[in-house]
Amino acid sequence: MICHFGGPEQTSHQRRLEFLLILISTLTIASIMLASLALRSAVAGCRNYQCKNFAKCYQAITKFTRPFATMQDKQATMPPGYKAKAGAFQTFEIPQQVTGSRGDIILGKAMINAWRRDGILQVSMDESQRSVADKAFATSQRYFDIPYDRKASCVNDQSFSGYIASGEELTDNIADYSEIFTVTKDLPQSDPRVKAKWPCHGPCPWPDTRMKSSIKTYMNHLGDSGDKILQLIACGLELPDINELTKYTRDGWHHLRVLRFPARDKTNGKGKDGRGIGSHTDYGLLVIASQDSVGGLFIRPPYKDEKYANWEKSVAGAYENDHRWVYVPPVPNVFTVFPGDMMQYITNSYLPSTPHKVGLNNDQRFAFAYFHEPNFQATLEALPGFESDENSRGIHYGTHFTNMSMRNYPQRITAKRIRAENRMAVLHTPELKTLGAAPKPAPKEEQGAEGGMQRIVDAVKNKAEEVFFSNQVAV
Ligand SMILES: O=C(O)CCC(=O)C(=O)O
Ligand SMILES: [Fe+2]
Repeated sequence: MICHFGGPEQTSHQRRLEFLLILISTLTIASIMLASLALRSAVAGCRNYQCKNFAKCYQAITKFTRPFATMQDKQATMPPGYKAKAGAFQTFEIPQQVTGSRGDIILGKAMINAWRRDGILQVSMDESQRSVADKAFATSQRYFDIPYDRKASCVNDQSFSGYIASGEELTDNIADYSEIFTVTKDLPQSDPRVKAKWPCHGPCPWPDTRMKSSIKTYMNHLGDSGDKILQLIACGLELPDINELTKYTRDGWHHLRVLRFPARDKTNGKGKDGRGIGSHTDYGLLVIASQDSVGGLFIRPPYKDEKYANWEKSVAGAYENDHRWVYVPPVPNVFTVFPGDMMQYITNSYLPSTPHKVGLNNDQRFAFAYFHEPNFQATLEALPGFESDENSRGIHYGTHFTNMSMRNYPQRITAKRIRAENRMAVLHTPELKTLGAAPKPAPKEEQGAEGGMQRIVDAVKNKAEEVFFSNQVAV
C-alpha cells in the first residue's frame, strides 16, 4: 500500500515521521541561511549585518579572512641571509562607513585580536585604492630614477619633508640604506603656524606637480582608511564614543615615506650588509604600509616578556638580530597595518607599537609607509578603561614627533635651523599644546627675512648643504 503523507490512512508513527522530516528540513534551510548571512557579513566586513550571535560571526570572519597562499610561496621572497617564519596575516575589508553597529564591534574586536596575536594585520585595497596605489608606485619609481642632484635638491629647512639619501638616516647609529622622500603636512609660508616658527612646519619640496598630485591623492585615500580603522578599533575596544580616537586626528599630522631600497649588492657601502632599515617602532597611532612584490619587511609580534616605551627610551635597534622576527611576505593589493607609539601609550600597552625592520633583497624594492597621526597640538590621554600610572601624565604628540625627527636627522638643515632659532622652546607655548588654538605670531625681529637671525640661519643652511651634498654618491 502506498501511503500519502496527510492521507486518510496515515498512522501516528507516520505522522511523527512526517513532523520530524519537516523539522529537519526547516532547520537545515535555516542554518544554511544563517551561515550564508554570516559569510556575507565577513566578506562585506560586517557592512549591514547586525550580528545576533557574536561567537559564530566572529568565527566566520576569522576563518574567512585567513589568506590562502602556501608557506612555500611566502618564504620564497625572503631577503637572503635572513631566517624567519613567514607570517600568514589576517586580511580585513573595511566598510564604506563605520557606524558603531554590532558588525563594526565584531570587526574591530577581530582586528584587535589580530594585532595582539600577530602585531600586524592586512586590509584589502578597494578598486579605487588599487589604481591610486599603482599610480603612486609608478610616481615613486620615476622620482628615484631622476638624476641624484635633482632629487637631493628637494629639501626644506622648515619641515622634515623631502629627500633623504641612502645612508643618510641612522637607526641605532648605523646607516640605513633606504632612499626616501618624506611628505609631512605641506604648509605654505603664509600659514600662521609656519609664520610662528612652529618646529617641523613648512612646505614640502616637491620635485614637480605630477608627483605632488599623485602622492597627495594616495595620502587622502590612506587618510580615509586610517580614520575608519581607528573608528573600528574604538568599536572593538568598546570605547564610549566611536570618535574617541579620531578626535585626535582632525587635521592630523599624517605623513608618508616614499621608499626605495637598493639591491643588496648595489649599495653605497655606508650601512651594514643586507640591512635596509634597522629595527624600530613608528611614532603615532597607525602605520599603513604597502610594498611591491620584492619583499623585505619583518615585524615583531608582541611577546609577554618584552616591554618597551619608545617615547621614554629609544627602541631603535632593539632585538635586531634575534630569531623572534616574522617575515611579511608581499601580498598583492593589501595594506599592512600596525599600531604606533601613541596607540601603545593611550591603551597602556594593550596594543603595543609593533617593532619592524627591513632587509635588502636581490632586487631593488619600492615601498610606502604612511603614518596616520594625531594633530600636532594634541596631548593624548589614556583611553577610558586603560588608565595606569604609566600613562597618567598625557603625551604631547608634536613634541614626540619633533624629538624623534631631531634624533633621526641631527645633521639635516631642518634640525640645524630648529636649534639655531631655538624652535624647541616654541613647543612649550600653551597655544602649541591646545587643539585648535591659533598660533601667536613670532616676535617682530625674528620675522624679518633680512634680519641677523636669518643670516645665521642661512650660513648654517649653506654649510649643512655643502656637507649634505659632498657626502652623497649617485645612485
Ligand atoms: O619598507 C617598509 O616596508 C617599511 C618602512 C618603514 O618601516 C619606515 O619607513 O618606517
Ligand atoms: Fe617604520
